[in-house]
Amino acid sequence: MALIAILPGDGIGPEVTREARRVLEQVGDFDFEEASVGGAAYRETGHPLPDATLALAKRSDAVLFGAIGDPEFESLERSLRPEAALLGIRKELGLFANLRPAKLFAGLEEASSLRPEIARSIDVMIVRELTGDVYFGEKGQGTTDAGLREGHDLMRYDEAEVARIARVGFETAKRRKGLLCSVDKANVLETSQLWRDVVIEISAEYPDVSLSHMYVDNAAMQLVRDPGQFDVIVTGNLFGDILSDQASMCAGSIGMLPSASLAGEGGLGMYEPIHGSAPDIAGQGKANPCAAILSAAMLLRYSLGMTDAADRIEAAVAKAIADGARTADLGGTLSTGAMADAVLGALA
Ligand SMILES: NC(=O)c1ccc[n+]([C@@H]2O[C@H](COP(=O)([O-])OP(=O)(O)OC[C@H]3O[C@@H](n4cnc5c(N)ncnc54)[C@H](O)[C@@H]3O)[C@@H](O)[C@H]2O)c1
Ligand SMILES: CC(C)[C@H](C(=O)O)[C@@H](O)C(=O)O
Ligand SMILES: [Mg+2]
Repeated sequence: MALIAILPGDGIGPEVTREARRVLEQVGDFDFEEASVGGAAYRETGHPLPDATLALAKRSDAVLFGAIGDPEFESLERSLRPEAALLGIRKELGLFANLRPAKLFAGLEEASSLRPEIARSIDVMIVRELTGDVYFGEKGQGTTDAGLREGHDLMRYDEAEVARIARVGFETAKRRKGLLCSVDKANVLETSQLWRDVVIEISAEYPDVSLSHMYVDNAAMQLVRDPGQFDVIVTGNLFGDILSDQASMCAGSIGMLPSASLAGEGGLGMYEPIHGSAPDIAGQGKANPCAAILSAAMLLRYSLGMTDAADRIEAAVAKAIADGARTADLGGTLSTGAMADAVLGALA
């Protein structure tokens, strides 16, 4: 039986993974094991990513991750903060490819920040590089010769890192409409010039995919002007982080966007909503569980090959929303549990 590791984390993380687990239990038989991560783990063990948690993730068939982040630990040394656990687990598992689909579920036009006819056109897969870039470059703070405090984070990619994420972008586009937009800042950054050069080289392997390039500032603007022009976006770690939060509001709410973090085709993956621990609503039963439930569907699809079950969950979310189920972020009044009940009730 497949082993699913659940790492609930902090804030609303446990609230939404609880509901995603209920949905998984409804569509199959799985072994579940839970372990703490982030601030919760720091509280228990003095470290945000305990060895036992990492070991569980490594021996599982797939990981369902909630969210990490706790205002109480913001002033800790960086390696002890909750965020270090998330970056650490991505790096340790080699999860370099992060797929973040943003599409509008029918009925959520009013929740989107865009006008309804524009909102309806969004159906984009953001392929975000996840283990490189300024996140993992040398960083620090110091003092300049003039005695001023300074801080630095090195933005760096090598050609192998760019080539492998570019291939994921091309493969993803091949399975969709065949349009790949590579987003960079090649007019200013050397990392982006390398990125663009390598993406162009790799494009020779994919004659059926139409490749375009866009600067990230323009991409941010185009995403709200005309999101329907995008099929697949491939971009670096930092740009992908920002653009995916932006895309979520085009699709109605950050509480609707799932993600898959993969080490390549098939195999161990980690699945998580793109949102964080949402300290402002944690513990109030207000969190939208759909991003976590849709992440569970991605888990079934990408790591366990359970395509039918994944389709059923996605259809159930669509039906619940079409029937009017809404948490507060979508303009409704349902609690986290009641929203999941609506999805469970819609499961065919
Ligand atoms: N993958 C992750 O675990 C992850 C992602 C982003 C941020 N974080 C961490 O989370 C903490 C809070 O960060 P933040 O406030 O910038 O981002 P956030 O995503 O936690 O919250 C941003 C806003 O969106 C709302 N929101 C988020 N998820 C929601 C949901 N499911 N339903 C309804 N509303 C939702 C929140 O209430 C908040 O107003 C920080 O410590 C940050 O580092 C973690
Ligand atoms: C919490 C943070 C490290 C993380 C990221 O930037 O990757 C989050 O914003 C995300 O999108 O998963
Ligand atoms: Mg983010």
